[in-house]
Amino acid sequence: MGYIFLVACAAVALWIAHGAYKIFVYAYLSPYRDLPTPDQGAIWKRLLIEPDTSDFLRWANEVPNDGLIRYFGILNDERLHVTNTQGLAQLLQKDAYLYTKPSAQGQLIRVLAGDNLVVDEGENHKISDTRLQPAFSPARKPHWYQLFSSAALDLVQAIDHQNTSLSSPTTDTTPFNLSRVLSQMGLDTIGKDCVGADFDSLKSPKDKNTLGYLKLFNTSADANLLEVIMHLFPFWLLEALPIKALQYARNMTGQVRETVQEKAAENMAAHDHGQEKEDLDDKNMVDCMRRDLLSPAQVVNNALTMVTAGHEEIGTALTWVVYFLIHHPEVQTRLRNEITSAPGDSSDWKEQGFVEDDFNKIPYLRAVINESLRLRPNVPVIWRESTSPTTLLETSIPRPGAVITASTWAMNRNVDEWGVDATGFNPDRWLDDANGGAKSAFSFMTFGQGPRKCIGELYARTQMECVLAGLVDSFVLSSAHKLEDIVTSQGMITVKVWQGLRILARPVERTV
Ligand code: HEM
Repeated sequence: MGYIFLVACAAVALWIAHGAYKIFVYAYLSPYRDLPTPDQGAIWKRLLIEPDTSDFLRWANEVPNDGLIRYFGILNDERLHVTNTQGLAQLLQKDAYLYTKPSAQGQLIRVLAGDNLVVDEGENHKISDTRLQPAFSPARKPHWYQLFSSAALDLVQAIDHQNTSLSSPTTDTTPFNLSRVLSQMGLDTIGKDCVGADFDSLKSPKDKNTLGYLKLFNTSADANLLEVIMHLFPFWLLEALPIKALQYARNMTGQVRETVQEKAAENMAAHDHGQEKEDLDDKNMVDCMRRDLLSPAQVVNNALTMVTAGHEEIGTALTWVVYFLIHHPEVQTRLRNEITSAPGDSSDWKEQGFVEDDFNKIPYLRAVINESLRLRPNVPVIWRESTSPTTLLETSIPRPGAVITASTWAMNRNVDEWGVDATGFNPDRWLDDANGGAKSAFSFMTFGQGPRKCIGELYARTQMECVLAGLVDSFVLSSAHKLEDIVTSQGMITVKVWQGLRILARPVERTV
């Protein structure tokens, strides 16, 4: 007993000594001590608070630097932060495979989807990427326009239904949580496109399986805490502890995983029996993956990853576009006018569906989407960890394990890249210039860059076009909150409207 007590005391003493060294001494001995370092205030702040997007933006503007600064994250963890496009090009493109995603980043993703493209590294990543790319090929666009037009119609009908069933006698609309409805629509759509499964969550929103799954992605204090905990502790320890939120995440994902697994198995069995679908329009993502070169587990894990990203990212990104439209009613009116007066048949979309050419005639729609994606990148920070000694922007990184961050939020608002109105919402900047007037491809960071750039960008943009056109063509959107009460929630992984965006959708009156 006495011996165990002594060992425990020694372990605690060592832990305290290590903590004290890390807090009071290490900063002065670190190989990065000569890099510009922002003033982060009192020591307790560095221990308890993870810097967020507003800190990165302030530092980029206020701390003189040559593209790299050093700062301290929660528990005084030392990090390097890239602030210019040259640094981003080196980190994410030229030397992309010298870095991995920090293991903490991958933990939550593994809980939700197992090993998959997001957490594959090095050669494994290159191989998986090539095998999954066909599922996101531009050749699938005609099929996507059909699928997303019908998603837009389902959404409009769900909102109409909500308005007529819930509205009070004095008003013709009822406030509803748009973020929730958009995630339901996103889940139904990606379910169909990925594995041919209809989750039907828009029409049956009370189904326990999908409801619980969708709730996993809501903003809440618990979810934010879980993100921080997962960042701090090794996964094996978290697995061993009865952490409720983690068990809930695993259970709820398990139910959606079963559907994905079952449908993927049906697809694979049909393929094994020579029933390969001839027509590209009939193929779903799983049919398009190079299944002959992927194990069944890889197919299922990646399909589940696409289902997760496909509903969560799109729901969040579309929520932000509507957020800007309710803050800028003049932009909303102009967008509606441009949609209704566009030459061609886009006004028939409810019968015919949208085709790509409809959107070539509404450049303002793409401009609004781009501007919203610029100012509210879903993923506010990109995280990497060095794997071997290297050099970044002439700074030597002598050891593996250096954590490096890049803020998509700050780069997308960088005055040197975007001009003096960098923080303002100005869709017009995209009308004359496909790059929005920015100087470099690395100025727009919403989908990342380099070989790990978002594989779903085209899918996301195509769906956003159809759904936004359908929504704005059908409803005048306004906020159910006071505008100043809408809160931006910044987790370590995503930026969302806290508790979802509650809006009013008044049907557009048309004079015949
Ligand atoms: C507006 C919507 C979206 C945004 C803003 C977004 C953003 C991002 C970003 C910033 C990354 C790079 C992260 C990094 O470098 O660490 C990424 C990667 C990824 N995204 Fe998206 N995404 C969106 C939609 C989607 C969709 C719809 C899918 C799938 C259906 C998807 C699947 C993925 C996957 C699998 C990766 C990992 C790629 C790799 O590591 O090679 N995303 N996304």
